[in-house]
Amino acid sequence: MATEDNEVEDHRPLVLIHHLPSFKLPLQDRLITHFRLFDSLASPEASSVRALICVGPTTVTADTLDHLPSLRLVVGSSAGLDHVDLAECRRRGIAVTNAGDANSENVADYAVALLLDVLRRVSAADRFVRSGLWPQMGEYPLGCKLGGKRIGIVGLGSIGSEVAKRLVAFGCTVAYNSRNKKPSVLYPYYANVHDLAVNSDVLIVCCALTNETHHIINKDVLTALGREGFIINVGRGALVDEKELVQFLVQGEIGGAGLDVFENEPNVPKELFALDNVVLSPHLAISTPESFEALNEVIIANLKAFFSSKPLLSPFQQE
Ligand SMILES: O=CC(=O)O
Repeated sequence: MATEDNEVEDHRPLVLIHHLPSFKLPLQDRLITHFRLFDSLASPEASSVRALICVGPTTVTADTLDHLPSLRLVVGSSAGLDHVDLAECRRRGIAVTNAGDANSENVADYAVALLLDVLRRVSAADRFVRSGLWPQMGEYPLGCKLGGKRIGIVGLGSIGSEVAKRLVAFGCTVAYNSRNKKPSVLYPYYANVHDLAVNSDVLIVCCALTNETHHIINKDVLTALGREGFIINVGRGALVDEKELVQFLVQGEIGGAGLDVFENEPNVPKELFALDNVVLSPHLAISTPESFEALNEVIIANLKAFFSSKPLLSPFQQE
């Protein structure tokens, strides 16, 4: 439609891209076809915008929301939303969505990759060859087999379920802990992580970080997992008491760890650098072009649903 001064009216809904300077939404340019984007809380548009995209771990606090009196939707671009004040959003009647299933298969693949790497010492063996030690030292120390391991999954949401599916195919047995037992799931359920650890060779941590799950992997759980036990974390660093974990690893009180997330990213405890039974990764379990593509679609679908008053595609749910 043309306005009186012959300018074409822009019907694209207004959306705030809320991001830290260092975080850009992958494939952000594609959103411009559908939405009018701006990215500053100080812009005049802030008072009328109804939806924001929260990029990566950028925080959404009560203070952020104070700048946005018309806001009704926060679209998260990650599975975990511990950086969003969910209680405050609820109080203000603001709906919140997350990445839904967009990243789950990629994260599950990565959890399995970390586990295989730790058990079979792939990264350590690579360092052994590259550093020229093979001709001098001969055999490399044995790793151990994945098949037959008892896997304890902490958080059987979309990611945890994908991890379970993969590890069953490797010949592992699976049990899980989550907030509630899932009636349709046949894997054994443990109401607390300690009991799960007692009955597992490996814990794979993939639940959301909340007040209840902060340091859910503590000294008692690590003790229960034991000297032959392994831990993989693809959830959030603060799900694990990192200081305790470092002590357990340094003292050989657990078998090893594969860690994609840390309590104080991008800082990683230096004590871990010397340990060959630990695989370290810079929070990239989700990062593939396929995952970014799927994420982009979920974001667009949630926004389109919101602006046409249809049900949201991936309202945030805690496991
Ligand atoms: O860490 C990544 C995510 O939560 O999607």
